[in-house]
Amino acid sequence: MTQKTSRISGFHKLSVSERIDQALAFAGLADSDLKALFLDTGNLPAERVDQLIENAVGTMNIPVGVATNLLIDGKDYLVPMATEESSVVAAVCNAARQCYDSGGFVTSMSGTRMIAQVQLVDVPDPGNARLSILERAEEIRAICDDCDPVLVRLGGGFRDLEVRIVDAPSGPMVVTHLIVDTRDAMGANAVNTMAEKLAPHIESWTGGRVYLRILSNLADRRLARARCVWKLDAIGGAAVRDGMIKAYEFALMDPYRAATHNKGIMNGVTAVVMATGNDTRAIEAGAHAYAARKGWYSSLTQWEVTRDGDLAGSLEMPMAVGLIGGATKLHPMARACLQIMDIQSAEQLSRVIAAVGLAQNFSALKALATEGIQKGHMSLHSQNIALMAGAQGDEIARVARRLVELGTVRIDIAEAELKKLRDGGV
Ligand SMILES: CC(C)(COP(=O)([O-])OP(=O)([O-])OC[C@H]1O[C@@H](n2cnc3c(N)ncnc32)[C@H](O)[C@@H]1OP(=O)([O-])[O-])[C@@H](O)C(=O)NCCC(=O)NCCSC(=O)C[C@@](C)(O)CC(=O)[O-]
Ligand SMILES: NC(=O)C1=CN([C@@H]2O[C@H](COP(=O)(O)OP(=O)(O)OC[C@H]3O[C@@H](n4cnc5c(N)ncnc54)[C@H](OP(=O)(O)O)[C@@H]3O)[C@@H](O)[C@H]2O)C=CC1
Repeated sequence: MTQKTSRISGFHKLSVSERIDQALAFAGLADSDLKALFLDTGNLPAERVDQLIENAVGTMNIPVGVATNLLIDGKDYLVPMATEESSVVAAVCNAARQCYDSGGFVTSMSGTRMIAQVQLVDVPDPGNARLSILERAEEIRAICDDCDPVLVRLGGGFRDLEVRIVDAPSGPMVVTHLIVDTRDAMGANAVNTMAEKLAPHIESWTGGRVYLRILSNLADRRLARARCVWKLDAIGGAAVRDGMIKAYEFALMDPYRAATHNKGIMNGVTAVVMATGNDTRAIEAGAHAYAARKGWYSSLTQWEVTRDGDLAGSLEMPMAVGLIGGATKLHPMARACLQIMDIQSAEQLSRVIAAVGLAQNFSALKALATEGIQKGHMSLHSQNIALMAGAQGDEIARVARRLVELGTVRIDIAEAELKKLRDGGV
């Protein structure tokens, strides 16, 4: 028997249908009925799938839920969230419900500036090189702005220059930061173009050699901020508040806990980023790098007791999302989600996402500090477990309910309960 090979030259030149045939044949599934599944691209037109990524064979549908109760900067929002995880949407609704009557969330943004890095090596006199770059700020501005007249016309473009010396094992590197206002674009392509255009100039000014020219995902000039006060009587009293503060302090000091704490925040953040067709990896990389800025990995949120004894939460994190570029403009569902929120600018979207991240963290901390996460999360997850056990139709709700009653949401128990139900025992 000949060994099957993944070395397929020109796979990208095939049609979507031909690629599916090849992939199924490779897997020994040519006779299966899987092709129809791949061909069903849902709300993303088939030709768009093939335009967005390479070697496309289909789409992966993720549920979109709408978070309710969100009052942000005095405006009511219904926020679409794309997630495969149960209880994430419910948690946001739940947190937002508990602060709706006291005014909801207040948000702000530090700006819409991105950083592009230009790495210069083989410089014997890094101090001298650094200053000779800084001296040319106006020349650099002209080179950068010339790359993107559309952006400049829209009020964006080059804003500032920073040059750092990074001590690497092979010698000092002179790292130039181009700080660029990218307005309603996430801005990766815009700033990468500028960095590439500038690189030969930096080489000629310094005599060094440029290697990397790429944006930084640590977008700390583009911080989204959200804050909110939850009244003591709305959250269930001082014991709940104090438990939540203790939970926060755990994340503040311990990276093992902070990773999970921030994962909970990203449950909300990533879901809105995904629903709007933005780059989830860019946001996640920025979030985690920012969480480690103090020298240890820590909480992205802060929780405090106010003068009145209420619970104040705040979140500050990089938020490089856009309304232009990537899939934001090309995915019809992303456009629809933006329309549901009536989003007019990247800044507005960033601020809504920060509020959702804070709400998510509130609910997780509250659940963890009181009844534990399993009761709420697993009771919603129980439907998935019932489905996995093979329940159908009204069996799903009945098995799920039984799992919650038993307090054990496990597949083997779900199978046993389903069997009992079908045998007429429940
Ligand atoms: C699950 C709840 C909300 C139940 O909370 P509850 O208080 O038992 O629910 P309730 O039935 O009393 O309803 C209260 C409100 O919650 C919302 N709600 C309630 N049920 C639904 C639903 N089915 N669909 C949509 N919304 C729902 C809804 O807003 C509702 O108000 P109403 O509409 O009735 O006026 C609560 O226990 C909770 O918020 N838990 C936290 C869940 C969570 O954080 N999930 C994320 C996944 S776990 C994880 O990945 C992260 C983690 C936890 O590890 C992070 C960390 O460690 O920090
Ligand atoms: N490390 C990372 O995170 C990387 C991410 N990426 C990807 O880059 C993509 C995002 O790049 P991005 O530069 O945002 O996208 P685009 O290059 O598609 O869009 C930005 C351009 O759109 C034009 N534009 C039109 N209207 C506006 C407006 N209101 N505000 C701002 N610009 C406007 C601008 O000028 P003009 O028309 O002249 O172009 C601007 O340069 C994402 O897909 C991301 O995944 C790519 C590389 C690395």
